[in-house]
Amino acid sequence: MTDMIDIFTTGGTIDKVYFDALSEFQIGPAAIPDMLRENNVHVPHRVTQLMRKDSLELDDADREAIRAAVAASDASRILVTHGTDTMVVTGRVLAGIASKTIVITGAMQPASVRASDAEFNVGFALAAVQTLPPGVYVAMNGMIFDPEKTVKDRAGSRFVQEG
Ligand SMILES: NC(=O)C[C@H](N)C(=O)O
Repeated sequence: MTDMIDIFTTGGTIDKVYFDALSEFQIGPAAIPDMLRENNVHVPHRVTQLMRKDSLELDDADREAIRAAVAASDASRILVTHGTDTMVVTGRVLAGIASKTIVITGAMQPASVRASDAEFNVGFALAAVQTLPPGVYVAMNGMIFDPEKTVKDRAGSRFVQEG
């Protein structure tokens, strides 16, 4: 239960912050370090920001870079924060990395806004990564999904298991 958790951040809405002068949201520094500190989380972990991209902009090379970072980690428990639109695609690319529990999470609303699901999802994913057996999982909105059989339901702001 006290294994080191390697956390990789890739961007997505969870890390978006509002730039008033630009009247738009852009991806800022990873939200997770402040979140864990403010919530008094003392689970051994380290955070690496791999990229700052909306997941709609991630290409094959980005996904290979995420896979390489996860595969190279000496930790057996890996948490990836990621945009929701393509987290199942990245989940499929991460399949087959042996002996690691890999949990991907994100948020429908930026961690920087009040009515965000970010803290709930990160807390849930942190529990999932410490308890699930090796494999790749999407942990969102209180549910664990198999990326191979899951789609994002945009209209419903949720993930849905297929089949
Ligand atoms: N909620 C989100 O994260 C959606 C965003 N377009 C992304 O996939 O990066």
